[in-house]
Amino acid sequence: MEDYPCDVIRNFSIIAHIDHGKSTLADRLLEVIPLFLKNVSMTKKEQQLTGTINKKVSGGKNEQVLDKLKVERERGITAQTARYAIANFVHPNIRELMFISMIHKFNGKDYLLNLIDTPGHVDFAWEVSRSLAACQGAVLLVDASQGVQAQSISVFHNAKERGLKIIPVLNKIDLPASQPERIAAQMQSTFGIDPSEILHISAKTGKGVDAVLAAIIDRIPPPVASADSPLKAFLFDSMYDKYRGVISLVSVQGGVLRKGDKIASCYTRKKYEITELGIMYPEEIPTKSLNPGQVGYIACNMKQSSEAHIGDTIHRVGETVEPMAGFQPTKAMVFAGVYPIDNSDFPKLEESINRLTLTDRSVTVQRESSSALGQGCRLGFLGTLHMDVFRQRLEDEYDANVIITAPTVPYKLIYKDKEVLISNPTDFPDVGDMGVRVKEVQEPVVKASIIVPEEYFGDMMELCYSHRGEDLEHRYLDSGTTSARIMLNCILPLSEIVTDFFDQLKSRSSGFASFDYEDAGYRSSDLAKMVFLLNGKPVDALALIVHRSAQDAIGRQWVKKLHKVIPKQLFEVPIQAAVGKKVIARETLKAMRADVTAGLYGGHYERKMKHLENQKEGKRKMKKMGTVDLPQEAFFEILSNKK
Ligand SMILES: Nc1nc2c(ncn2[C@@H]2O[C@H](COP(=O)(O)OP(=O)(O)OP(=O)(O)O)[C@@H](O)[C@H]2O)c(=O)[nH]1
Repeated sequence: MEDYPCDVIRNFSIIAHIDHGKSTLADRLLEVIPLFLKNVSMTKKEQQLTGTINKKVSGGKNEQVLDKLKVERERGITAQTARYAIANFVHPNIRELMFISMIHKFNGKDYLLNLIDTPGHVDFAWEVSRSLAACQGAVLLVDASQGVQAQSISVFHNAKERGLKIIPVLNKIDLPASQPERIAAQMQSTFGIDPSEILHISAKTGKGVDAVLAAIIDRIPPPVASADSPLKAFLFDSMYDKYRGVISLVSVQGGVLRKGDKIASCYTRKKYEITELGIMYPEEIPTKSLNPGQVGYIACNMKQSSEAHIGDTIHRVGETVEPMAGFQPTKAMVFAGVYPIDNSDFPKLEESINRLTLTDRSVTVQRESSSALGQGCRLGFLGTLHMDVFRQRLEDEYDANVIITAPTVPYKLIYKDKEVLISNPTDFPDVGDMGVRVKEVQEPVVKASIIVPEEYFGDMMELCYSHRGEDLEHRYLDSGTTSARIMLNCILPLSEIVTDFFDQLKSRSSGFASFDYEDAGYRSSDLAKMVFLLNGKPVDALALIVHRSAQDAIGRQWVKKLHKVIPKQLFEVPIQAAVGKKVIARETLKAMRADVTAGLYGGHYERKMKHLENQKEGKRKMKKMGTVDLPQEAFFEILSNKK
């Protein structure tokens, strides 16, 4: 690593709206990594792009990585697709590898380029800022056919605020629908970018990608760090390895990190010894040192993920350094209860959740119990996509069969002498307490921006108003052209966008609208707890917090839904929605008719036994709601939020 002093290092990320080609461009850039190409048959174009194969990576090192690749192959990824798999590593949902180093020869000199991942989705905005903290520049990718979208703007501002050098790039110029000149003008009016600075590329065909590499080297400043100053490393991410414990990703701001170094955390004051360190090339490659300006991973026998505090400053034991400004900790904004289908599975579920949170620290976990669903956990997520990803991982990796309650946001209750945040509807005060014990209820709101072609503007306004949008304002992104784009900003309650907002946004704009939001604090709101009663008994797992203006409509809609999915019982079951003592909607589930299948089995003993077995299995999967039996499918359907 001594061969790569600060002046040949570039730390950068690619920032873009979803689907503008971040992974494809990362993939193209990664083709400069020689070790993969050695074993992979290259197209002529690829050979041209990567004509600068680095001699340093040969022999031992090369084999080591190829060894790892064999593992990949055993897992079913071929060498050819391995390259594409790497690009997938920089995908937000597979958040195990946060950066990749590559070596590129430019003007006769070897450069160490570190591509640091920034997740694309709004849920992960916090992670975008922490990744950007380790960079000096960013490639801002905009789709030349779609133009500037909501997230292009938020990621641009995020990078700008951190003082990063931005390389504007128009992608997908190979598409017939691309309008590079028009979109360049849009970038000029939105970001104040000089069109002559914008690179025109196709990440798909590779056209112009070499110019991106050149611009990364040319325009992004190298990190500023000195080998002589005391050791100072910025911890920007961590992952968990079964054998080595916590692996932290660090960016060295000063001094040199070596194996065997005794280090300490400014945040926890705990001390460690470095057992291994290295770079991601693209898999972990141990090195002797990490020099100033470099980013790399360190293993130091850290046992608990919580010890790796994101934004922490690492220093050498015995030296004192000024800690760097860290980050605000993640805030869970969407909560849901997770319960096993079978109550006896709770310990297994809890263990799976705990294991998963080792790799995804932004999830918060708290035990809770429900009279309807038994023992479970209340999990907090950064957003609904985050929740879906976590649920998917829980189901895929741990084979967990779970029931997830409807998502809710954290509400703030203002008492005379204290403020309390609640994340479970059952904890919400009754209507009678409002204005008496509880002075005020506040809900989280967000500043939303929607970018949409002019013709859908009316629909979008309506969508915002129907979701309690306030302070609507709009402006044109490009004027005087046909189908101009409009940016609409408004304040929306977070609870309104955790349910069906995205789906409606997409369908009402024929998929043309893009959406982004940022935290805008709390606002006072007229909210109430709605409970559902089956046969007169409230079902706690179904409780909801609703805005008073919408309570009647929501009550009716849910009662109808429950009526549709709950199977008939032996007796008549009233299904009611109530706010406080007032019932606002009701349906009646008629009683089942007498069992007409009795005696159908005739003398077939085996068939009868089989039927009884099936019934037993069915019973096991039933959830008892007071006196009403609810099959698990009904529960899924109720909570899946589909109308
Ligand atoms: N025609 C064309 N298609 C492209 C180009 N670059 C990317 N695409 C396609 O655009 C789609 C999205 O590309 P991705 O690279 O997955 O986009 P992304 O920004 O990484 O998306 P997320 O990971 O979801 O944020 C894919 O179908 C790509 O094949 C390009 O230069 N030309």
